Amino acid sequence: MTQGQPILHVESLSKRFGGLVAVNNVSFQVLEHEVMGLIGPNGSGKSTTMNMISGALKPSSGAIILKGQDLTRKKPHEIARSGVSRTFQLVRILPELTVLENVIAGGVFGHARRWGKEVETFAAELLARVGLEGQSGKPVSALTYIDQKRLELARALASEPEVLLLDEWLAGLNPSELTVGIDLIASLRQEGRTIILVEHVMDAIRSLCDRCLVINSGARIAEGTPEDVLSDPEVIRAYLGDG
Ligand SMILES: Nc1ncnc2c1ncn2[C@@H]1O[C@H](COP(=O)(O)OP(=O)(O)OP(=O)(O)O)[C@@H](O)[C@H]1O
Repeated sequence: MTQGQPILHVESLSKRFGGLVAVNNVSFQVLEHEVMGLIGPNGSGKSTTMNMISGALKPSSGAIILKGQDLTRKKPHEIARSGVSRTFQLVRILPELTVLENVIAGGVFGHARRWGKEVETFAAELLARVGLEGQSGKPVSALTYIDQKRLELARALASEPEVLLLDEWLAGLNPSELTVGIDLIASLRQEGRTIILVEHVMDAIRSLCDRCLVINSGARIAEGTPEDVLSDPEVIRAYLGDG
């Protein structure tokens, strides 16, 4: 799908933990309908950046603007309402609710705020969309790992986000599940969703991202197509280490 206007502006974002600068003056924009990869070696500041965008962490300085709304000092539920939803590196679903109820929760508390029968129908459609048809009434404990990941994705989609944050959504999948997972994210891209993808799986980055921002030690070191950034000597050095 053709990419649109900038929808999310991240401006001079920094996060300090005591003496450690985890994210150092990082700026970028995300265009409507694009999948932007946020990549970099372990400990480079990717999760910290995602946590600031979703409100789990307060930035030390800088700004996060979604369609003209300043999200910088907002709480996580306010940011979700404003149109940012996410999945977590370690799946977080509500264990006491059924599969369907988990997705309904995403719809009721999310950006679109649907209610009643409407949210139920919508949640059931999303379950089918992510490959969980027929599993609605199950307790979440009955789901396999990949199905828990599908559920978390359905819940994030239920809020009808303007921007979807996928934080290592593919982590922990076996090779055949990985193919299924990449196809599922590819289908979201096809629909024109706007996504920030934090990912270590290079095949996924290559096939899914329209553009990548590379950070190392908290600072931006490259930006461009996956092909360009992954052949950039500075990026290769960052991934492989100085040795
Ligand atoms: N709550 C915290 N308190 C102190 N230091 C932290 C905290 N969270 C992250 N850090 C540090 O900030 C730096 C960036 O961490 P972050 O988790 O953002 O990296 P990452 O790129 O997501 O890594 P990975 O790919 O391993 O998930 C690391 O040095 C990490 O140890």
